[in-house]
Amino acid sequence: MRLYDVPAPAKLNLFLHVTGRREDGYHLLQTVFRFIDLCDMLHFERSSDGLVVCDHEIPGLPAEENLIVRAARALQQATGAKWGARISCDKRIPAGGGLGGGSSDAATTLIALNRLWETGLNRRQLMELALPLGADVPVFVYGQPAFAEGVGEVLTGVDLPERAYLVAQPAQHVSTPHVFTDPGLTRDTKSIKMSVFADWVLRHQLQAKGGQAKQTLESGLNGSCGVFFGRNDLEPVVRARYPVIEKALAFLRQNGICARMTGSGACLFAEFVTHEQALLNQQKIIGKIPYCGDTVPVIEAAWACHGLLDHPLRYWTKD
Ligand SMILES: C[C@@](CO)(OP(=O)(O)O)[C@H](O)COP(=O)(O)OP(=O)(O)OC[C@H]1O[C@@H](n2ccc(N)nc2=O)[C@H](O)[C@@H]1O
Ligand SMILES: Nc1ncnc2c1ncn2[C@@H]1O[C@H](COP(=O)(O)OP(=O)(O)O)[C@@H](O)[C@H]1O
Repeated sequence: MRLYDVPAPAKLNLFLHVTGRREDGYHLLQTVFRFIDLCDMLHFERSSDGLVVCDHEIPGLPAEENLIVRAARALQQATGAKWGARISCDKRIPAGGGLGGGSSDAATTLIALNRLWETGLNRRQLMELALPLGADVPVFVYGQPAFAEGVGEVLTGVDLPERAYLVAQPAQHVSTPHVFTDPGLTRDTKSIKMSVFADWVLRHQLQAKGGQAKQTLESGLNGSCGVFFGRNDLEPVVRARYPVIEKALAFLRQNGICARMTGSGACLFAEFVTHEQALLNQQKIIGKIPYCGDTVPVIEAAWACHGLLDHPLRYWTKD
């Protein structure tokens, strides 16, 4: 029994507000998660020896700590499953980029092995297994774009319009714990009701339909919607700590692309009404990217992506 080409999509945080801090040091957030079609691809083969083996290596990380392995073991432990699995992963989402690649791999592993091992857990049960693996893992099991609160685990589905994104990866690794412990981090952004975000989306959708946000390349605005809801409270901290990210944002701005950081960075994104606009802007910046030092371009890679209306595995799990 095997499952091949099982996708694990990346996420964007359309905004991210830090509203408080828990006793254990974790931060209370409000954010909206949107899945995009930049995906890792996982392959699973069921084995009868009970062993979990994964060929995906992350430099500096022991194999046992790979989130794919941890997710498979968590499912085995919770269900008493006697099966094992050989797992491989075609990695496309840059690790530690604020795109949730590791978290998404973990969620896809839980969902796929729940099917392959016939362990029959429902969505709520899989989400309970997901949270200890990381604050970002439950939303990928939840399966819909979501307004998230708590540390990211209190989820409410949101309707998002069809949009496309230019996603850029600056040549900078950012440590999530360092960002959250930075003394300069704003931790008291006022909580909002989800309806405030939903109303904002509706208003901007109507404007886009009316042509106001649907600018063309010729108009000089490059089609970038150029407006974001709220802010990413982690972004000022990261920009202050890492000049490469400041430089990457400035380069995009000079090219008419209004970008924001996702999660704790380092990846940046700009929203467009059509995929064609995202693609044209991707082509426009390639070849012009400035260098930091002599040899390293400030942006290592850029993708034109579709925003997904649902997680591709949403209906693999029963509610
Ligand atoms: C910031 C966000 C926003 O979506 O995404 P990323 O940039 O990592 O993708 C997430 O909250 C990250 O989630 P995740 O990457 O799963 O974080 P975890 O492994 O649980 O935590 C990594 C570290 O970040 C800090 N952390 C994380 C989440 C949170 N709400 N408060 C925190 O203070 C803690 O120091 C923790 O030790
Ligand atoms: N399968 C995996 N893919 C990517 N990163 C992983 C994986 N397993 C563990 N990790 C660790 O988790 C960290 C966060 O990864 P990831 O979820 O991709 O980024 P982020 O949390 O910034 O969105 C990485 O720096 C890496 O050390």
